[in-house]
Amino acid sequence: MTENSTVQIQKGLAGVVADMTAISKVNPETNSLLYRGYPVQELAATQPFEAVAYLLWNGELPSAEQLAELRAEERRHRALADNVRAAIDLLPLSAHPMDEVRTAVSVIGASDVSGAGSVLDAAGSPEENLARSVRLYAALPAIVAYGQRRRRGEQLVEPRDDLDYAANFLWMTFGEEADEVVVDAFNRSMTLYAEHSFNASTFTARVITSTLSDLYSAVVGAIGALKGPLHGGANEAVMHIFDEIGEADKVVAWLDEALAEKRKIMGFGHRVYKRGDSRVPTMKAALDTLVEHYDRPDVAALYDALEGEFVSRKGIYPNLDYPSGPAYNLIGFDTLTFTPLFIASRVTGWTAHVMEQTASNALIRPLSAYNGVDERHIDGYVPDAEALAAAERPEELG
Ligand SMILES: CC(=O)SCCNC(=O)CCNC(=O)[C@H](O)C(C)(C)COP(=O)(O)OP(=O)(O)OC[C@H]1O[C@@H](n2cnc3c(N)ncnc32)[C@H](O)[C@@H]1OP(=O)(O)O
Ligand SMILES: O=C([O-])CC(=O)C(=O)O
Repeated sequence: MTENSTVQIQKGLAGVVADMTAISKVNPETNSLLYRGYPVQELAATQPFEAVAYLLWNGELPSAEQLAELRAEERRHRALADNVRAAIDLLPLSAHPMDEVRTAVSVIGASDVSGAGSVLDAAGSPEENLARSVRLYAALPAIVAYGQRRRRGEQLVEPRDDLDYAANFLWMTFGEEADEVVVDAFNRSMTLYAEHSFNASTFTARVITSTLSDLYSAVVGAIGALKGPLHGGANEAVMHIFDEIGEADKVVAWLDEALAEKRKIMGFGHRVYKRGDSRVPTMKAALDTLVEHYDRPDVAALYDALEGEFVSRKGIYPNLDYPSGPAYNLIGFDTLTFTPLFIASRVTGWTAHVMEQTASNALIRPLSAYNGVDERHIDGYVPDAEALAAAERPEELG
């Protein structure tokens, strides 16, 4: 907190309670995270991601019929739409995949002309927004998968109707059926990433929604916020660190240097959790199954060495991005694809918050304290006409 002569400023809104939410409860005291009342660990262990998405949007887990209905709708919207593919193909291969996905969502939004006639209709009805949420969640895996494939010079893989969400996502990315253990680890990661109260990207979505803008604009803005390495971009950044260090034996020397240079160690620390992220044990267990499946004890050794060394020196614990980075690497995703995977999951939480914000809206507009120059006046200041002309046409002056 900093003091301005008359006001107290909560820099970064740290500790500020901005509104109520019934979607998730992050409790740093008990190191727990509940989605609509259910511990996230239980959801990750027992539910397909489709059921978690349903829960976030509707407040209850689905019945068998409701799950079947959601799965059918998801399958109907799985294929990469031609206009979205065309837009992606216009982008340079060197574009960051987060920018690619952001653009794709923008194209989907501009192609949904319901409510496009007037800004007064942009916010949409609850029914329209739920349908839009389901369609976006269904469309994102193909966008993420195609992005990675095109960067690798590979052809688009069409979705498979006989596979559920997580298995089909891996199928569209790699063009082969993933083993059960891999699908399970991936499904768990999707559940763990889905929702986390008023994190920066979700708050961005709520700010945009609060102006009565549309759901797609909220998601596009949220993607922009998620890209940053202090937020979702950290899962990509963790892998860069692993690549830099190389092997467990080099951790101590690498950390000495990194800390001497005052570098932030990505994948550690959290604004809310100060004694460990509630999701890490579940994701670490998923990583362990992948380490065993792919027979990569070197990855586990590097993971443990960096965690042990950093925690003992700084007392700062890993966040979810720390285990998910190497897990996605083992599955075979390119490092640049990691944060787009986060989008594919978090779109469920973002859209649940868009609907919650819309249902009980107040424009989000905080105050600021001014610390610029004191009031001053023009006092006849006008640029000298001749000097301006000369500055605008320097070549004519010879
Ligand atoms: C899914 C997610 O979005 S989880 C977050 C993913 N982000 C990361 O992993 C990026 C690395 N972590 C960080 O930058 C921070 O821990 C944040 C941004 C996540 C949270 O930060 P804040 O709550 O604002 O705490 P802040 O950055 O002020 O950290 C407090 C102190 O711990 C230090 N610290 C916190 N995290 C780290 C880190 N990862 N590496 C080194 N030092 C750190 C800060 O330098 C600061 O030290 P100081 O008091 O000496 O200046
Ligand atoms: O809550 C936060 O600030 C960041 C985070 O862990 C998330 O969005 O999952």
